[in-house]
Amino acid sequence: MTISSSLSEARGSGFGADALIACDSVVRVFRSGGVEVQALQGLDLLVQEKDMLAIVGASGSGKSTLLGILSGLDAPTAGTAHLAGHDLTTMRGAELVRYRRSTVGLVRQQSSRNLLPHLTAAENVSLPLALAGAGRRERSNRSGELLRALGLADRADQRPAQLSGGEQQRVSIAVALAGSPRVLLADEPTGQLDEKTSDEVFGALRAVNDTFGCTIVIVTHDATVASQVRRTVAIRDGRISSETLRREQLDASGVATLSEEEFAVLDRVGRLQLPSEYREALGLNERVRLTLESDHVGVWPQHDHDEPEGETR
Ligand SMILES: Nc1ncnc2c1ncn2[C@@H]1O[C@H](COP(=O)(O)OP(=O)(O)OP(=O)(O)O)[C@@H](O)[C@H]1O
Repeated sequence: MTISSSLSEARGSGFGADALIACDSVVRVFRSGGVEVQALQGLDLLVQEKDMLAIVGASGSGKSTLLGILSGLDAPTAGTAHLAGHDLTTMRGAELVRYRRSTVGLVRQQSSRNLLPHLTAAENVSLPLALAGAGRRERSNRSGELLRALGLADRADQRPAQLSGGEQQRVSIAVALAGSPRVLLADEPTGQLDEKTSDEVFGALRAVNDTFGCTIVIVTHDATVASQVRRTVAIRDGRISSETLRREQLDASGVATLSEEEFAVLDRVGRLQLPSEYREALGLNERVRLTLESDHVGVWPQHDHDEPEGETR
């Protein structure tokens, strides 16, 4: 078996062709005061239309950097990134303005950065539509529809200070959706909320995903978010390291239960990151032996005179 493979051979030209978001070996390097930080180190990520996923990771792992690139506020240093057909490495000028206005919607952690304090909920939702040139009737219909979908029909005339934290974040979601974006990006949307209110905001995001079919990407520190979304992607050292998928299964009597399973992520050229506890437990360092079995691949520590059990070479 040939372990090494040519990088260019392994990277076909159709990577992510059917995905709404395709990040291919994205690198983002920051340089400040003569110091270089590699915030993203060859990140691959595919997101399909109507998906709802969370990106989790420790502080400094690169989550906000990725969100900055997807929202068009920043661009990769190397690699390629596409969202809804827009090339995020080259987009400039009018295309960038249109992209940020109508292809993506952004919800930030502090609702004070999402909402204008002197406007009512309905006026806040109408504002991006007014800036895009929508007429009064269209603005009123759209803001009414969004506030109803987010369970805020009776709060339309309240100003942010008159709303609870969870209600403010739901209005923020409505504002971000006003321009009917293909993708809603949320940066720690529940970071300042208690658990019960967070559940309420996640419920609102799921409703938006179901009702409008809007693709949603949530960035968060909170690893418990896995119980709120179908797909959770963990980022470590600027790369995707694992994914947790949550599925509904029916038992023999037809009762639905939720199960979660964590997967290691195989990147485009076949690399995968072994969890540090596995490496430490078996002394897997620097070189390992691989064996191809009928239904799995074995990974063995390199001991100079040892052969993997049951194997001859
Ligand atoms: N503008 C910048 N200039 C220099 N370094 C930066 C800049 N932005 C991010 N970094 C560095 O890049 C790395 C990744 O940062 P990033 O903010 O993306 O991580 P994060 O996972 O979002 O962290 P947090 O959860 O704390 O927000 C960190 O080491 C950070 O210090």
